[in-house]
Amino acid sequence: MPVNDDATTLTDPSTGTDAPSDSMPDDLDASEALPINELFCSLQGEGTLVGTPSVFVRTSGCNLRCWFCDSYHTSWEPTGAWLSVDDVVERVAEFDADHVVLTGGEPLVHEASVDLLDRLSSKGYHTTVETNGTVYRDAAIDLASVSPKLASSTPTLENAPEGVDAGAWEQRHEARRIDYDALVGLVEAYETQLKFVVTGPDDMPEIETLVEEVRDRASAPVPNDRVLLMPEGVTREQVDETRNTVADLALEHGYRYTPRLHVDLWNDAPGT
Ligand SMILES: C[S@@+](CC[C@H](N)C(=O)[O-])C[C@H]1O[C@@H](n2cnc3c(N)ncnc32)[C@H](O)[C@@H]1O
Ligand SMILES: Nc1nc2[nH]cc(C(=O)O)c2c(=O)[nH]1
Ligand code: SF4
Ligand SMILES: [Mg+2]
Repeated sequence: MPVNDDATTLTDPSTGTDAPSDSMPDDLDASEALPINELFCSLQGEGTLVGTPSVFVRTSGCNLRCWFCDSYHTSWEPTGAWLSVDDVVERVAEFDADHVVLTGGEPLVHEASVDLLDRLSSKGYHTTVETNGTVYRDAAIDLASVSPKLASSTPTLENAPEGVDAGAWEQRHEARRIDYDALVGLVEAYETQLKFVVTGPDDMPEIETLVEEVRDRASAPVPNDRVLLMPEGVTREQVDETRNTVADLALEHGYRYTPRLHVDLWNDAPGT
């Protein structure tokens, strides 16, 4: 059941890093409430835990603007309803699953994500955080599913969704998309998978350089089976176009391939 029945559009602040405090109800505090775009149960569709029944908590608001973002209503047009951490925990418990995936938008821009993860962890849930790797937080994270954004993600006037202000975001996205301190912090603190969205062979030199740089800087190892290549594509038809190229690239480079199982199964249906 979607949680955003009474969803409101959260005005994007000039920094674009978060949903604004002025749309948060007065009785809530930024450390104990989250703008929630959707909350649903599905199979984990991506990464090393693919196929695992999981509750997905999708926060609204992002500090980046990938042109291909499959969650447009958390980034380009952030939409959601503010829920207290207590209410989110209650909604999660309505489903029969012991894995929770906190995603977005960018969940780690929100201070209250730390409290939510803490609460879920103490109730015994396994927690995965889907993050773009630009924000480090000390939190109860069992799997950091980090998806660093490549140059091919940067929005331009040509590739951005219709009607958005791509010009305002091109340089901001480019300046923010890689933060090695945050990436290394995540890799050192948590069990991590690096999950790259691959648009084609031209992405590979950047992936190799980034992986080597993280290996050089981090004290924790980053084995090849923790480097995942995922085909770009929001719809079944789009993933059909990229899947085999990306699988061949994974084989060639010794990295792991991850499907987009939810897209294969349910295409781009909301709440899946
Ligand atoms: C919507 S993002 C939210 C979490 C975080 N902001 C991030 O980007 O990692 C969830 C996952 O979907 C991936 N993703 C978004 N759009 C995609 C697309 N068009 N094709 C493939 N993966 C996509 C992201 O890279 C990330 O792994
Ligand atoms: N089934 C399913 N698996 C997913 N894994 C990561 C997702 C995300 O949007 O972060 C996602 C999603 O949206 N649906
Ligand atoms: S970082 Fe994640 S949520 Fe933000 S625009 Fe990119 S894919 Fe979408
Ligand atoms: Mg998704």
